[in-house]
Amino acid sequence: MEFTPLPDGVPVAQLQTIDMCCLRDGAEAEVVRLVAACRKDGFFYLDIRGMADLAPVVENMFRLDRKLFDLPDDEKMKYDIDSNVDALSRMKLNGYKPVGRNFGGIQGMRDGFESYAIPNKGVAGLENIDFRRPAVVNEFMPTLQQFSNAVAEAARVIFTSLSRALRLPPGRGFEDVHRASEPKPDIIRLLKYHAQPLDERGALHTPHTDLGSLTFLFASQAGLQVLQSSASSELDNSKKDRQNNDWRWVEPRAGHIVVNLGDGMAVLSNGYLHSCLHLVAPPSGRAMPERYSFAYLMRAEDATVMTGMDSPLFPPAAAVDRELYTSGEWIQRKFGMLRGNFKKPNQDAVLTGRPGFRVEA
Ligand SMILES: O=C(O)CCC(=O)C(=O)O
Ligand SMILES: [Fe+2]
Repeated sequence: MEFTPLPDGVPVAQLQTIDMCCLRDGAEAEVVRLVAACRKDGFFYLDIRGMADLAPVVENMFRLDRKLFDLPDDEKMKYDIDSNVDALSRMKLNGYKPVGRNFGGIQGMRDGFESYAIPNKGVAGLENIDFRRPAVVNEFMPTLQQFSNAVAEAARVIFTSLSRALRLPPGRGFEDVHRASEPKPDIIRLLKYHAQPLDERGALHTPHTDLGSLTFLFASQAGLQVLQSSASSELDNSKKDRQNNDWRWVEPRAGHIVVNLGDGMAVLSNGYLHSCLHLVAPPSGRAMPERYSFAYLMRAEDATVMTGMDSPLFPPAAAVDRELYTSGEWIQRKFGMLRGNFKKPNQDAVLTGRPGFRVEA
């Protein structure tokens, strides 16, 4: 897989690099930098070069990504994620989304990417479920299973490191609401961004935060931008606003996973940990090339009550009349917003996890 460099002159996101093997071995300095990255940026590189057996799995996942989107449109549409033919597609855990169905920054306020969701619980055989899928997914099933296992291990290491550093009680850590042995609503998401002519501008993937807990993202091409605070010491996430932030480019790096925290981690820590806004858009003055990426979206177990966990470091829950909801309910709500045909009041707040934030402007 060739990794393309960032276009010249664009502002580059300065992100921490956390070594997966050092973190797994409990290296204290690694844990300290992990916590700092999760508080300040909500994004970091996970260096997986020490895990040699993972490289061929990642290569094969890129192959699956291309082969799946190379299928004829009418074949992909047989697996329409909004067909609601079974529980998995109703929960938006399985199937194909064509270009333009989501809210986005392309003419007419549509998105500019195809995506295909594969339910992890089907891949990992956690429930007695089968899921509808094209033959190419079967062909890559061993790869998907290896990928799922590797991400589960990386997530376990990240969650246990964070729980220990943030002094969560034993048995009530982040890892205890993200158990690999339980059928969580995790998806493996394949994405294909369509090339855009130079005169057609706009974000192909609208500014958003991820709704789940951790996203493990793989892309060999530029396009991803994150909203980073220009004040390097700023750690009060409740005070973060658009004025003091700049969009910066995430450099694709071989042998590294781009990991980001979703709203789930912000909510489970009462805002102590940061869920960062990000988007995919063409570089200024250049046309957007075709771009492939894939991600593992890890979410809390359905029954998890989405409120701050028991750490002496987390601020108290906001006094605003925040209703309590479970992880399963929150996921449904955010999908409803993304699929809306026109913008509804307060949609930006749900898309971005920030009250008062406006996506356009
Ligand atoms: O394709 C990318 O680089 C970003 C994908 C993303 O943000 C998402 O799937 O939530
Ligand atoms: Fe995202």
